[in-house]
Amino acid sequence: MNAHVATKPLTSLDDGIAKGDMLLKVDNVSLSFGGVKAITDISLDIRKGEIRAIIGPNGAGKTSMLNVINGFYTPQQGVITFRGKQRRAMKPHHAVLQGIARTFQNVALFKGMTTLENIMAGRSVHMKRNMLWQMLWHGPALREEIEHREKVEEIIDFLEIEHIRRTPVGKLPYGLQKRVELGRALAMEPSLLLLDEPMAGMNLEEKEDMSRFIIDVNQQRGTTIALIEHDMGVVMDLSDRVVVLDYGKKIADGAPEEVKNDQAVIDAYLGVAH
Ligand SMILES: Nc1ncnc2c1ncn2[C@@H]1O[C@H](COP(=O)(O)OP(=O)(O)OP(=O)(O)O)[C@@H](O)[C@H]1O
Repeated sequence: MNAHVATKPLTSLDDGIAKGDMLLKVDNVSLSFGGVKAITDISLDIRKGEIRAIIGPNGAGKTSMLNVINGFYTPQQGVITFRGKQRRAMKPHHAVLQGIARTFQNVALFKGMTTLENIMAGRSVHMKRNMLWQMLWHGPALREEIEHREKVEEIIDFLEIEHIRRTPVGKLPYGLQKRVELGRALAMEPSLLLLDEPMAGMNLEEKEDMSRFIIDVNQQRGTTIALIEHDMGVVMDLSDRVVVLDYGKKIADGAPEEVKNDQAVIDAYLGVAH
């Protein structure tokens, strides 16, 4: 624990939604790229406070679904309801402002910037003042800067990455880059955190660490999490509910145990012909 940081309770955006109630709903969404149907008529929901996994074989439509949820893609059909507001199209930065943050399959950090700077960049969404204002009103600007720094220090502390705070992230091993990316997403204080293959390319120990952080984020901050993951052991351990996609369609949805024993899911993973 950093002695110079005032310890504050970890927080996530207060979205006014009670635990277990609907946070996000996807209704009859379809998305195509030319002739390729990435998603066909999928409906699913994400409840406040849960860890929701989206799984399926390669090309099933998982990343496309995350991209629809965070506004990166606009589906040709269907609507998304987040915190009670319905929409089809939305810009990704509006998603961030409304409390949706995400990490990417291939780490998307500023490689030449340090860990600290990358996580600080995640705070920009909460910065109220522009540069001119900061130059004119040094005192209040400094107070705001200190508040943001405290949040960032709290995240660094939480993710146990003090030792790499000044290291340019491009020089870090992949597992630590993934952790910094999680830190940047947490700095946005999202109510819904989307993680695209958070364990990809990690060894067993790194996976165990990441699993622990994901559970802690969920339990201590109350952050709702939707994740895509290929490691079935991790999915079964972490998730409250699992939705399974195959060839752009939803083939199963339920508790990990139910989904694991579902014949359609077993067939999809074994590559049984359609
Ligand atoms: N930008 C795009 N342009 C064209 N086709 C795309 C695009 N994005 C996805 N697709 C296609 O849509 C389908 C679903 O892809 P998607 O990446 O969502 O699957 P996925 O389940 O995330 O796969 P993986 O596990 O391999 O990452 C695939 O056939 C893919 O080739």
